[in-house]
Amino acid sequence: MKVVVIGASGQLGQDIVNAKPGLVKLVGLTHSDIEITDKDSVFSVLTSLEPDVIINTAAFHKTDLCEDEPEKAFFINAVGVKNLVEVCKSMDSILVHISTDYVFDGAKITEKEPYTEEDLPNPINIYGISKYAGELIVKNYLDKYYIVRVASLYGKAGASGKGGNFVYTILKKAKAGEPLRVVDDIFMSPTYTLDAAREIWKLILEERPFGTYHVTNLGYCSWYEFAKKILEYAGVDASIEPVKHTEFKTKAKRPLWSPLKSVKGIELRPWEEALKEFIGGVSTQLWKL
Ligand SMILES: NC(=O)C1=CN([C@@H]2O[C@H](COP(=O)(O)OP(=O)(O)OC[C@H]3O[C@@H](n4cnc5c(N)ncnc54)[C@H](OP(=O)(O)O)[C@@H]3O)[C@@H](O)[C@H]2O)C=CC1
Ligand SMILES: Cc1cn([C@H]2C[C@H](O)[C@@H](COP(=O)(O)OP(=O)(O)O[C@H]3O[C@@H](C)C(=O)[C@@H](O)[C@H]3O)O2)c(=O)[nH]c1=O
Repeated sequence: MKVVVIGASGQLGQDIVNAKPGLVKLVGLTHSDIEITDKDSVFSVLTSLEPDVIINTAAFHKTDLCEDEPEKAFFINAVGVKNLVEVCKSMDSILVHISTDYVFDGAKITEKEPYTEEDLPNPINIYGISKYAGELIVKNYLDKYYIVRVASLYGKAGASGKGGNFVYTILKKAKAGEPLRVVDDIFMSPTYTLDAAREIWKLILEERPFGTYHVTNLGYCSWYEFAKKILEYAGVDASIEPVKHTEFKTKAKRPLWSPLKSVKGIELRPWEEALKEFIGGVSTQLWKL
């Protein structure tokens, strides 16, 4: 089986490459190899490779910046995806497209139940809206696809498009002695990219039915609880002030509740276990942060 990973030098892309199963022939493409918003680039690069499966991790996902640059958000997160859909159709390839918990509006906070694949998206910021547009293009134009919703990712590489990840940001701030103020009224499912990557390979190799899947570590917490655990596992002694989202002003509105779970048999280990292993694995390089 030949698989192409788009965004191979990104945070999730690197772990998809690292978790590659033995029998798979993998070609990793970086942004300098392919521009997904350019149809000619998409067709010339991908038709020459003729992959059975294309995994798209590329996105414009600086949540606040997307509010100021909606054209760019839609160009990459929707038009770029349309180009990939067209090339997949032309080669009869499977598209694995990475999406986000931010397609939901957070209204399920009243039930305190995670969102499942059966819940209807209703995004409330430009990033989420553009990602949902990408999902709809995949779902409504293509038959052979997996839409994989992940959330609050952290991995060794850090997100190139976001300038790191929340884990590194918190540790950096703590080590620099900066005051830490973190929202305690926004809840999500923090997810380790290596765990998500392994599950993505399983979906493909086990030939699970095409469709949408939620792939996150088990459980959920507030960003404040997440930050507390990050410091605890890293052995960093710093205090954090819990604040309400109304006191931590951001350009983009965030869903106050976006924990995910799967009703399609996907179950990853609990987020605390994954975080502990991640921090243990990168602890030797933490001093460089
Ligand atoms: N990070 C997170 O917390 C979350 C991310 N997601 C989704 O997961 C996916 C992966 O995120 P993550 O790995 O963290 O992100 P990264 O920014 O680390 O990876 C994305 C990669 O895609 C490349 N890329 C960006 N734009 C283009 C383009 N137009 N054409 C080709 N390549 C491009 C980037 O290259 P370069 O940097 O050189 O431009 C980068 O290597 C995204 O789809 C995102 O929406 C979902 C939930 C949470
Ligand atoms: C850095 C920081 C953030 N926060 C808050 C702001 C926000 O509500 C939350 C996380 O902030 P970030 O800017 O790291 O992440 P944000 O852009 O909100 O995160 C999202 O990224 C996109 C790509 C996704 O798809 C989502 O799954 C999600 O992970 O924590 C604090 O309260 N204190 C802080 O010091």
